[in-house]
Amino acid sequence: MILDTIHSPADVRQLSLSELEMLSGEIREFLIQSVAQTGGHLSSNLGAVELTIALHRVFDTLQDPLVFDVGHQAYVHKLLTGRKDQFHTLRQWDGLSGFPKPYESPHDAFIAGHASNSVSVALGMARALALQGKDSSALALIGDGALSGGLAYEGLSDAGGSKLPLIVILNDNGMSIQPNVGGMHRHLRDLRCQPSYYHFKKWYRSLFGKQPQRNPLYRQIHKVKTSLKRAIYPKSSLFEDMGFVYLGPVDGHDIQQLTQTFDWAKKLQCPVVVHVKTIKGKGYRFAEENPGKFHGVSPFDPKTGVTKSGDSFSSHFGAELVALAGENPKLCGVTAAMADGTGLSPFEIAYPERFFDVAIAEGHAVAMSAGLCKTGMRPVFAVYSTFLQRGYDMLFHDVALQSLPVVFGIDRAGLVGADGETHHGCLDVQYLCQIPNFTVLCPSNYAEMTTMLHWATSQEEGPVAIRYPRGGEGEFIQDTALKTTVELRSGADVTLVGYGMCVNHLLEAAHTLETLGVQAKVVKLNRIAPLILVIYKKP
Ligand SMILES: Cc1ncc(C[n+]2csc(CCOP(=O)(O)OP(=O)(O)O)c2C)c(N)n1
Ligand SMILES: CC(=O)[C@@H](O)[C@H](O)COP(=O)(O)O
Ligand SMILES: [Mg+2]
Repeated sequence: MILDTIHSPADVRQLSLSELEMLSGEIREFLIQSVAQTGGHLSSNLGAVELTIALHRVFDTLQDPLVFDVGHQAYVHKLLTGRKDQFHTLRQWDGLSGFPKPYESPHDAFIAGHASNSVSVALGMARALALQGKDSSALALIGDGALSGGLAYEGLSDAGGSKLPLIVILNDNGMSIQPNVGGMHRHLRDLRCQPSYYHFKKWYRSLFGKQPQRNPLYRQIHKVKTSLKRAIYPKSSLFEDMGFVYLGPVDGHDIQQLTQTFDWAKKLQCPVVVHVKTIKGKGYRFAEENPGKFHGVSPFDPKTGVTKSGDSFSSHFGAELVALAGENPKLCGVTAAMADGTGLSPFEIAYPERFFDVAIAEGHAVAMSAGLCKTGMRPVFAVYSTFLQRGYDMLFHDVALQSLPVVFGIDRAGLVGADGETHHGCLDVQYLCQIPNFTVLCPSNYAEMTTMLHWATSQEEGPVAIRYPRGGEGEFIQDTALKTTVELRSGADVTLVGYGMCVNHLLEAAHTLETLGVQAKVVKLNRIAPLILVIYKKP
């Protein structure tokens, strides 16, 4: 196998085009078999095989920092940078991370996990490299989904005027986790339709040798061509308007074309956007047919594509929201590109006119929900705890200061497991409980979550967040939700206090303590903000 001979990108650069095409096939087969065992982000990586190979042919990622956006598509990069033998440990404790980690390899320029920051980070790197007198390029690899986040536009706007050798590689597969949405998505679709212009541009540049921009005649003709283009075809790409040279669309599964375009982008020594078209899930039938299912997939049977799936807090939340929306015509469901993960997909089917997928734009989702609420609707924004961090100021400014009764389903609260530290929902307790007027509820099981959701969507007092973890409920399934705090067990020696799924551990601990002769009281908090609780009374 060629893949077995690849220990670093230098090995990739030794291969002929036909060998690289064979390598692409081997990488795909390896990823399918390996992710089938461990679970992981399959579709995006299958789509980025040729793209990653071509990047490593043209750039040296030890000198030219490659910043991944989200980073879920870095598996091929990991394979080409000497980490193949660790793939069986993917996403496990002490194993290979599912995201770029500089501690794993000097080829991983930066951490990633949350979307839309790559252009900003790469621009910072380009500025640092320029200040240090280095002539490397900084690279940002961003998907069309991640491009929907507002932070990406702040980065592009700053970078477009920088004149620095910053290359934004836009991996456009038309998909976020589900099909991409929004105005930028439509703009990209229009750009996608004009490959003939790209081919003309490539041809006419080739007439002036390897570095056409150094040729005064080329520069003169280029000015005339640009004015003509503007006159005949006034619609330019947003990227050109922002100050980038736009190259594309390029076939993202054609190594030769990708290599030539990256070479060209490198020589330009200015801000460039390379627009690459790829197919999410490419080369694995089940993933091409259902890229969303194989976006972040649990272990599966590679022959049939069948995964195991159980019920979860998310699926119960979604089902309950559908039921509530049947009774309450004001209720709206809001997601930031996570309809499947948060269990809101059935809501989209049942009430499409009251369902809003705003793309990867959590801050916008919070402010937009505030607008919905102020104007008489009852929005429920279901969002992963870690991603709501992006909307912190809007929680305070747009929702809490006016005590708007927006409801937040805080999914993936607590540790999430395989995705690791970028995705743990460890901060929402701190950041929600300090916002004035916020009520924060912590169900320990599905029944409590249902009761809390009913209450939250029917009250008018202010914002309510209901936080629940990834996965399903534990042994404690009693519904105590209507009380603020509940004594689950009495005991005079020690008091154990907790909330959410943690009460299962507290009850277990109390039981163990009893066998040691210690009587433990267990107090469960259903509401952690505002917190009015008397645990200790003076005799
Ligand atoms: C701030 C933030 N919100 C949501 C997510 C969840 N998420 C991870 S990947 C993804 C879709 C990204 O789409 P795209 O960038 O086009 O990459 P593709 O998967 O299509 O390769 C989403 C919504 C995230 N990582 N970060
Ligand atoms: C890369 C990313 O941010 C998402 O794909 C995330 O990994 C989904 O997590 P769940 O598997 O918990 O839905
Ligand atoms: Mg995409």
